[in-house]
Amino acid sequence: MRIAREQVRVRVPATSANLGPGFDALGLALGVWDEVTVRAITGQTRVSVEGEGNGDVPDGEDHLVVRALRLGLETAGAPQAGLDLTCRNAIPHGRGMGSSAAAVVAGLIAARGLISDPEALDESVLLALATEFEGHPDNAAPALFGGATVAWEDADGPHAAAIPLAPEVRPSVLVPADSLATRSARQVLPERVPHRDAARNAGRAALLVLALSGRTDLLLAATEDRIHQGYRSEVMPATTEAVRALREAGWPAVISGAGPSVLVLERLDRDTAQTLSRHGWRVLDPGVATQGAHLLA
Ligand SMILES: Nc1ncnc2c1ncn2[C@@H]1O[C@H](COP(=O)(O)OP(=O)(O)O)[C@@H](O)[C@H]1O
Ligand SMILES: N[C@@H](CCOP(=O)(O)O)C(=O)O
Repeated sequence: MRIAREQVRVRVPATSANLGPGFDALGLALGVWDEVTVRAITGQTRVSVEGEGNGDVPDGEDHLVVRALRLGLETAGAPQAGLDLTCRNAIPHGRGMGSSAAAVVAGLIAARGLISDPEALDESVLLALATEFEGHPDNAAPALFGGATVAWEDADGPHAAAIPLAPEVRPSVLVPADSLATRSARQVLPERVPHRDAARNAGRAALLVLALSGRTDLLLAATEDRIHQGYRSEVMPATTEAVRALREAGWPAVISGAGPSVLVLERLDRDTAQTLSRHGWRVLDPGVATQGAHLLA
């Protein structure tokens, strides 16, 4: 295996994971994109960042895109090289919109684009590597494949399948000013949950697949969760209150990923959006990214 191209450009979408009851399984790609240009060079690795993360993320070998890219090259049996990265980031960090999965997937797709035999990093290898980085497959799957996905793991590794998405499913995302690391929002989760809550979630997750693919009248009932959102309320009280108030008003609102953003699986009306903006939320109408991460010409 050799490095066959000197430069590649990658685009990768934001993702919202869980969608309420589908903890670590369901995910949706959103039309907010990071773009990374990678050049293989002879000197030391350097990274420049425009937009989200500028000044906050490492600018050398520790950068997440670089680490993922190196794992991709290593897995493919390709030689390592110095790397010159230019990142144009639109996905907010630490908000539950899958920025870390996007960075990992960007690095892996860049590695695939650079090498002489891209099939060494086929879809299942990419999903396995991205899941290894993230610890769960629910952001990695829609970041790689676009649209809505259900992901699961077995002895062969992670797998993903597309959920056909009804056109009425038009997400709104409320992004708060403050961030919260996914690691912190996972630390508050219990080791065990009551059987009745697990059973209720299983039913709701199954219902949600139906709702997303056409029975949109069921979205509110189908987005109820008992196994992660309640436990997370202590670390994101404003998010919890926004989800509660929106659901009471009939909107299918959930915590986006590990929070603290809120995902609503319907387009908010203008009055509701304006009220939320006045309360400090950045209200996005990103649309669904039907295409996953890809190389640009
Ligand atoms: N584009 C990126 N480039 C480099 N590092 C990134 C990038 N996106 C995310 N990260 C790293 O991942 C962290 C956020 O990941 P995480 O806590 O999982 O939140 P989320 O994925 O929900 O945004 C950032 O603080 C940063 O360290
Ligand atoms: N299933 C994970 C999803 C984390 O998504 P992120 O976008 O917040 O990284 C969880 O709920 O912890």
